[in-house]
Amino acid sequence: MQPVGGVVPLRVDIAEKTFRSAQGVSIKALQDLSFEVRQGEFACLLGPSGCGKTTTLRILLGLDKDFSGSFQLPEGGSDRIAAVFQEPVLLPWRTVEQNVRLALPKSLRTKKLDGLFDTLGLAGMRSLYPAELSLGLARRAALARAFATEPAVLFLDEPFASLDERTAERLRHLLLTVWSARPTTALMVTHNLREALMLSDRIIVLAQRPAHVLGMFDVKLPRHYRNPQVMSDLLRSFQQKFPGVA
Ligand SMILES: Nc1ncnc2c1ncn2[C@@H]1O[C@H](COP(=O)(O)OP(=O)(O)OP(=O)(O)O)[C@@H](O)[C@H]1O
Repeated sequence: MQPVGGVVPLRVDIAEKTFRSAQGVSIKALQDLSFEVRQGEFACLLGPSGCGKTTTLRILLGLDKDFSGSFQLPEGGSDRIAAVFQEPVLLPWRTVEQNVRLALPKSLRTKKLDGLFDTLGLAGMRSLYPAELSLGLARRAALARAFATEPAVLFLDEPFASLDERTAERLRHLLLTVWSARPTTALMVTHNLREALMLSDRIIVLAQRPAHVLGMFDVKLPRHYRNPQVMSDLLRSFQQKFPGVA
């Protein structure tokens, strides 16, 4: 399947991001943070808690413009950008289907969503309201909403945090299934190394705050070969390359 997202990679060159409190205290969150995600590639930003991962995503999503440096989204990324957060942020007074359809641009308003809902195991849940969904189903609805928009770039901020491991694992597989059907340039924040090794083409390893890149770990092996034995080999090579990181 031809990757989407144009020929332009996601390119990040953030010189500095500092938070300043009303009391005048400064926290430097990012410094000289530079990396690229190639078109159609799934990359994870892996780093310790509080190092600046969410801050980076907020900048790339255009939610925080107070930083020095620059970034470039993949071709088409400025109008076709989707995000999945830790909390699914569904409108409680709209059904699952309405929540998904509301996110669609005009050109896709009448789009058939049967395939996507089926793949995500939501076929029978389209008319339910968010309050009727389990945590795992609500996350699936958030994935459906993101993929339905056919984004050129997708940002995910720990979308499986605070789920039990079984549900999280099921969702990782579902995410891979929908992503593989239409490989979209994706950047996912996680501090779960196993999750990063399972999902990524490339892991961008960040240092403690202020975040900067310690190094890259490319996982060239196709995802369907990443069985438990291969995963433990990958884990070992990662730990050799980045001792003490995770
Ligand atoms: N609005 C803010 N005002 C002041 N400091 C902030 C603000 N947002 C984040 N920070 C600080 O910036 C640093 C980076 O925060 P960020 O949320 O980006 O980390 P993170 O790597 O995503 O952490 P986690 O993995 O725990 O979610 C932290 O020290 C945080 O306390």
